Amino acid sequence: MGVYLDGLLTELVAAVSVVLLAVYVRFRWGYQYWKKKGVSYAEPSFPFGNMGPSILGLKSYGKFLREVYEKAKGKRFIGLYSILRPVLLIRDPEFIRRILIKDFSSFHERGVFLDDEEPLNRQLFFLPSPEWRPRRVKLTPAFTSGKLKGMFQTIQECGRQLSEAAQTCAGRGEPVEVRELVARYSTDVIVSVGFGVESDCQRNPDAVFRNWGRRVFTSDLKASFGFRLNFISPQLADFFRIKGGFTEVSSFFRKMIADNVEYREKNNVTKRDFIDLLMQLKNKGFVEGDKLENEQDVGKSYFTLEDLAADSFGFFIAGFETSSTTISSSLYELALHEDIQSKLQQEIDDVLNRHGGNITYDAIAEMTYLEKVLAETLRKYPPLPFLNRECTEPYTIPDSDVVLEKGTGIVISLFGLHYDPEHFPDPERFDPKRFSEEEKANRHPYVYLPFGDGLHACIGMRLGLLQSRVGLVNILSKCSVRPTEKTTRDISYNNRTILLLPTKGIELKFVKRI
Ligand code: HEM
Repeated sequence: MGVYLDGLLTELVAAVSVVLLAVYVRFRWGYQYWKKKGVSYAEPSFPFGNMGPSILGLKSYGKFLREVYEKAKGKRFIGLYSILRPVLLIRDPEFIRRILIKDFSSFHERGVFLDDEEPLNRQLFFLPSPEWRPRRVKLTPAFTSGKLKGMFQTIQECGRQLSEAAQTCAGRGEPVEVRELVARYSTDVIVSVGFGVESDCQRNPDAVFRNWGRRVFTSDLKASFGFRLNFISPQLADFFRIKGGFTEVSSFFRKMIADNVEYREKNNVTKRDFIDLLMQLKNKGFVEGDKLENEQDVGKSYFTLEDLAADSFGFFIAGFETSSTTISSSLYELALHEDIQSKLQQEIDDVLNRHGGNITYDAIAEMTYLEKVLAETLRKYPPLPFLNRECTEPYTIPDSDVVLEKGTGIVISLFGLHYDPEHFPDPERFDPKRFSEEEKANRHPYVYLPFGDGLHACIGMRLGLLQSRVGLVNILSKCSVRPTEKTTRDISYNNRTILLLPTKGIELKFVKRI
């Protein structure tokens, strides 16, 4: 018996060793890919290629890509491996322009994994091309400036509450954690313009939407691991089918949206919000006022209730954290730069005086220095610090002999580009003047891309900017913002999230203006 077991054990050890050796040889061979193509590459290591620290949550993916970008100084692109998948990080702005715009047809996939067992994942950001294209065409009219203007009063009401909250903090003379304060405001905005529901997060910090919002982005280890994999290694995410983080919140949102739609349909309720526009897509196949209204075949692609739920949930997750981080990062920089803050407040005061003291859509549109402050904030703190694409057909890189194969991953490090001293001298300095017309004209346009570009560019850009402007104007017209002894001078980033989110809160204090 003993001899029999010994023999079995030896065979087992031999079999496992052969499998491990075969896997190792396969990886060694795979890691020759970029070398064989004559492309410079960052040295990979078994088994994660170059992505080990980011996959394991030891380094933020945005920061990792920025480091690769910086080390590859002087190169147009550099090869990486995500596990075994070849990925090319592009540094050259002209090549970036080609990928996003001119040669989009060879890079039309985002190349992130969609776990289609989860209905809420079937939203614009994650959809593969054949479904993404018609969906994008249908959704675009929901984001015109006319539609946003119609939502302005709802946004401004949330802004008024933010101003009151800031004044209350100023009155108490206590420091405040601005990331949380602003997250409640942007949740109120996105929930009211998205779902037509008052989320009441500013009055009630434990309101249900704020709790769900926190859970989407600070989910447990397994869910955040799955979400990272969707971006960093879509193949592995597909192979293991690890849930990407939304499953827990799914039933709440789907039920809330279904109840909301049922109520509106039964009671003939119309509102100026996204659910209303998405309901038009569900019931008529087009958004009123869109040119599709007059086309014969619009009825062929009506939205289902599931599409409607997925996209409105998508707007929630894409909309609240990005804008919230933008506002809190602006406040942080303004607190550290009193001169810039005073100049901005002067502009706000002048414009509001011309508009009878009222914060209106037209008044905000006149604030050009505010626009520069936000642009500089998004340079230093791009909430989504990289863009993904996937090569969808063999493609010869311009001015080279390198042919990219279908399936090659493409990454563009916004964090790297935005901090490249060749494009932005003294990049750590916060300086809105960088966005003067003269300075912009002296720069390649594809070195600054906080909202991406091309057909996959952020559909919610106008809304994101509008809610950030409204938030800042409401605070800064009544209060100034100052650092405290505890205000960090060195922001560190959460290693487990794909968005560029600070690890800790940002403590500041408000002072009432007289
Ligand atoms: C300051 C705020 C925001 C920033 C910085 C931001 C940034 C981005 C970036 C970088 C992308 C990828 C673009 C590309 O790949 O070329 C993106 C895509 C997207 N964003 Fe935003 N975003 C913001 C606000 C919003 C808001 C408010 C919404 C919706 C209400 C939204 C919805 C989306 C959607 C649906 C996509 C996918 C578009 C597609 O693939 O067709 N975003 N965003």
